[in-house]
Amino acid sequence: MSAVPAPHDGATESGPTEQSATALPARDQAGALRSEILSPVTLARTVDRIAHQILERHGEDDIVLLGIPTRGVHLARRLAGRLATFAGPSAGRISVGSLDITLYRDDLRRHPPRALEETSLPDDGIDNAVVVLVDDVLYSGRTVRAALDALRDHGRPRIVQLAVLVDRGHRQLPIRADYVGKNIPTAFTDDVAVRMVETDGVDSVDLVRRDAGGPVSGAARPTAGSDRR
Ligand SMILES: O=P(O)(O)OC[C@H]1O[C@H](OP(=O)(O)OP(=O)(O)O)[C@H](O)[C@@H]1O
Ligand SMILES: O=c1cc[nH]c(=O)[nH]1
Repeated sequence: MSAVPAPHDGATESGPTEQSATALPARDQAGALRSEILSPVTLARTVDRIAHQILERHGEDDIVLLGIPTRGVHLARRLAGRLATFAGPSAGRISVGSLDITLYRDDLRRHPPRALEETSLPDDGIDNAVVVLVDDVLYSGRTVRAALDALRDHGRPRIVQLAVLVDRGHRQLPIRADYVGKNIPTAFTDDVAVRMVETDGVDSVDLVRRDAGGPVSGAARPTAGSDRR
């Protein structure tokens, strides 16, 4: 757990190469249509916007950003770096860590065991802190539900908020994000593929449409009881 994170040294700091903002959907090798939702540039801007929004609401509080593995952890680190950059002189302490939710998932009995991830919290804990959970995609809400359960075993924050890069809808639980990078209408059969330099060598968010006979844009009606896993 780092108390004063170094600014992310990737796209946000150095300024990524500007890409076409109008990339057309392309069919991948599996026949799915893949359309770009965020480029490296727009992803970096989105992280910056969320950082500003967090500061607007909690600029003088001590903030603990907890990323949910996998990519939520890297997103939390980037956000922490940008918060540190944008924070004013009266800013509180900004900490960043990670929260493993593996043992709190509600589908443990339906799927093969998953490897445990790292949980890393501030040395002085999370009691009375403003905790912002960070994840890349919000979909059914079950991951966030698990994160809230995991958090309860570590302390009692003053406030818990949620920041996500993408909200793709189709919630199965009464959960919403406080900070949303981008709302993307999706069909159940779609996938929102987030790639980050730290894990994938590139920053991008794509909408992958598998029943690729129809148009790529626009939402499809959800059917009840979807389980992506
Ligand atoms: O709202 P939900 O339906 O729970 O879906 C969102 C979660 O799904 C993905 O994680 P995944 O479990 O695929 O693991 P990963 O982050 O390691 O890719 C994503 O990173 C979110 O954590
Ligand atoms: O489309 C989705 C849904 C959940 N998690 C993802 O990463 N993508």
